Amino acid sequence: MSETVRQLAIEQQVVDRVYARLEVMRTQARELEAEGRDRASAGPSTGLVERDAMVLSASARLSDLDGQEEGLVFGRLDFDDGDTYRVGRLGVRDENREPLVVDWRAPAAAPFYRATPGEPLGVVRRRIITCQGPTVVGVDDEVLSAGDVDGVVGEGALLASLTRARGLHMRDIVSTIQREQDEAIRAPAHGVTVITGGPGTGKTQVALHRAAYLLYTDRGKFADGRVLVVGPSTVFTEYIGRVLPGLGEDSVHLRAIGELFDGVVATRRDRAEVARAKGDLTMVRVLTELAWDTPPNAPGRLGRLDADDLAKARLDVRRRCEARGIKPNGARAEAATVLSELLSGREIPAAFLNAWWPMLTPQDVLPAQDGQWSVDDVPLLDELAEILGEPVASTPVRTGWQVRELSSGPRLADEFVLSLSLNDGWQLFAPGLSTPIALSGQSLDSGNAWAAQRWAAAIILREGHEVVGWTDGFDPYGEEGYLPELAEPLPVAEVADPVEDVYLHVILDEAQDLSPMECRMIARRAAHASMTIVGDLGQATHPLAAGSWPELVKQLGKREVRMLDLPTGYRVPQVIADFAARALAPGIEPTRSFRPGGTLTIRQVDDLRTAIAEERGTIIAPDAIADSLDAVPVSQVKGLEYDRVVLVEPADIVAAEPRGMNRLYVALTRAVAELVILHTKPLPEVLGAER
Ligand SMILES: Nc1ncnc2c1ncn2[C@@H]1O[C@H](COP(=O)(O)OP(=O)(O)OP(=O)(O)O)[C@@H](O)[C@H]1O
Repeated sequence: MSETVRQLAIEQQVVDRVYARLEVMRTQARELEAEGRDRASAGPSTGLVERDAMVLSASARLSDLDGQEEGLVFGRLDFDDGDTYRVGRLGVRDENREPLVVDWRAPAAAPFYRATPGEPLGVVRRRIITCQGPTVVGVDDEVLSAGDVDGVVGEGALLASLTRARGLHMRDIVSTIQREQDEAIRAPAHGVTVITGGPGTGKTQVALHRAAYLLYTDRGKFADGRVLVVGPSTVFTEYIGRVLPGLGEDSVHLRAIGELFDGVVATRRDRAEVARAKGDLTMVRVLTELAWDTPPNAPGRLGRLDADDLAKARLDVRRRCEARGIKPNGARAEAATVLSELLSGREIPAAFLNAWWPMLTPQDVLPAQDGQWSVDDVPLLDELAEILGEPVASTPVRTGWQVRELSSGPRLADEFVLSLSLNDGWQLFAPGLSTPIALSGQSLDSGNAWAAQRWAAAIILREGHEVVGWTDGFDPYGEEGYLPELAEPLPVAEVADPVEDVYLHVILDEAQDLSPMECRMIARRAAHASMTIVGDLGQATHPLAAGSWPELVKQLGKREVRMLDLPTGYRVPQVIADFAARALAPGIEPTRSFRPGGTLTIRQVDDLRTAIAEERGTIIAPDAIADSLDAVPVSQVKGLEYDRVVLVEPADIVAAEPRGMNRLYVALTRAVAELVILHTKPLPEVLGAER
């Protein structure tokens, strides 16, 4: 038996034990679930004890991971003191609570990523175990000490991982995380961590693994969607979306920037000059004006007040409200007061107020153009929500007599009360309402209280309460009435928790591209959050992108920063990276590439369409011609990668926007193996220049 086969068999034994243990945990979880249900139906729930809950959730996650072809166990560490343990996607213990597998996020697993021959941290051998489902298919060892270790096999696991076939989605790198990546993943949660690095240095991978790590280290704090990951586009979030479930994490919110405002999903970007205008902070002022402006279709006359008078009145309402911090959607009462003052105390009809001072949504103020909001509109909608304030429930339209009766303020019933009105017969009030929920009219004899109580009890029963007796009391207007005694006390109305987008950690990918308005939108969601900011200034394409990290961090409303840099590229082969670096903005260090091989071909052609027809791979073209060439628009490829890239007409990419050169740099750094450049026009000068 060869050494490799022997070692594979040893690891297979361990993996088999892990899967067997998993089955036991799953059975336990099913039993616990059933027990939990029994307890709940037997009476007041005592809740599951913490251990039970843990088994349940671990089992649920294990079921998720079952489908993972990469396997649960991927590493092994042998220490100089003879200790050995396995590292995996989740921690699993045997029946005696001894660890079978250590969770990759646990402190004990850190040496798996940190140990080097120079600083072995007590590790004599690191082994990477490759599984397909429950089957071990490969082992790969690295010896970290001078001492003799038995059974060393295999080649560089990182290289193997980099050259493995890729699908449409990003795959996690949990078994081959590199030391500096690990340091970024495990950086403390508090404060702001900025992780920089050139294209393909693993920034996105680090961001996603960091989300999983934070949840592991402080699930109590971050669980239930308290971690938000923001990516540049829906294409991108779809591309990376599978990594987190693969790591056992599903409670992280993953959103494209165009999806941050509830109810709108925007994918289209505006042209650079429009994006520049919409991304600028002066928009706050513009939107404030719009929010207070006369709404379209507002009536132009009220009694003797004409359009001019109404416009002045509107300004007056705004002035008074702004002085007291009242937002437009909370200003209707003030509007009624101002108009009433102008009309010598006259009551302002609700119908007029509804039309003249309607409750506005951001979408009312900023309607979609051509039926579609752009990504650049989203921060504006979000800003408008802030400016307009929550809509205040509009007062229902009341009849004349009710308005008179309520002019000293609506009187609300505290509880159910049955009273007699000369006009309406018996009337039944309900808690919290100013008008009766039922009127008997002449159907009940006004002198027959007993019949009235039976009538009222039937209605109250429909409302979900049983009447067991009646006592004397008063209705909301101080008239004498009868109060029902209910079988159980009335439930206290629960104030619904406002669902707020408040996060405790926000991770921003491709953060170099955020405009000041986008920063404000994120800052609102991150007011109480620590942050991880990930990006590369060399790939900044937004016309208003910040020029430095401290500047961006300031725009996000934060100050202290922990800076970490990832120096090594794992995507782009050196030959392509060197060529791409010609388009790199001055002052930014090119990335050193770890990936071997790669080819670069540049071809001047007569006709793009014919040339493309002869190519295979992913065609990336300037936005203006992408559709006609059936190509991916260059504005959509940020963060993505493809094996073979055919890049079309670089000169047009550069010319299309103010930061066209950065856009070109992004496009040049997408290829994992081959880059072909096709052009009919002369190449941009920097690309042609020999260096
Ligand atoms: N430690 C690693 N082991 C294996 N593969 C890795 C490792 N680090 C990065 N990679 C691979 O390198 C590629 C680039 O990673 P990623 O997309 O995270 O880089 P990035 O810095 O976000 O790039 P960009 O700036 O272009 O968005 C991916 O295919 C990723 O899986």
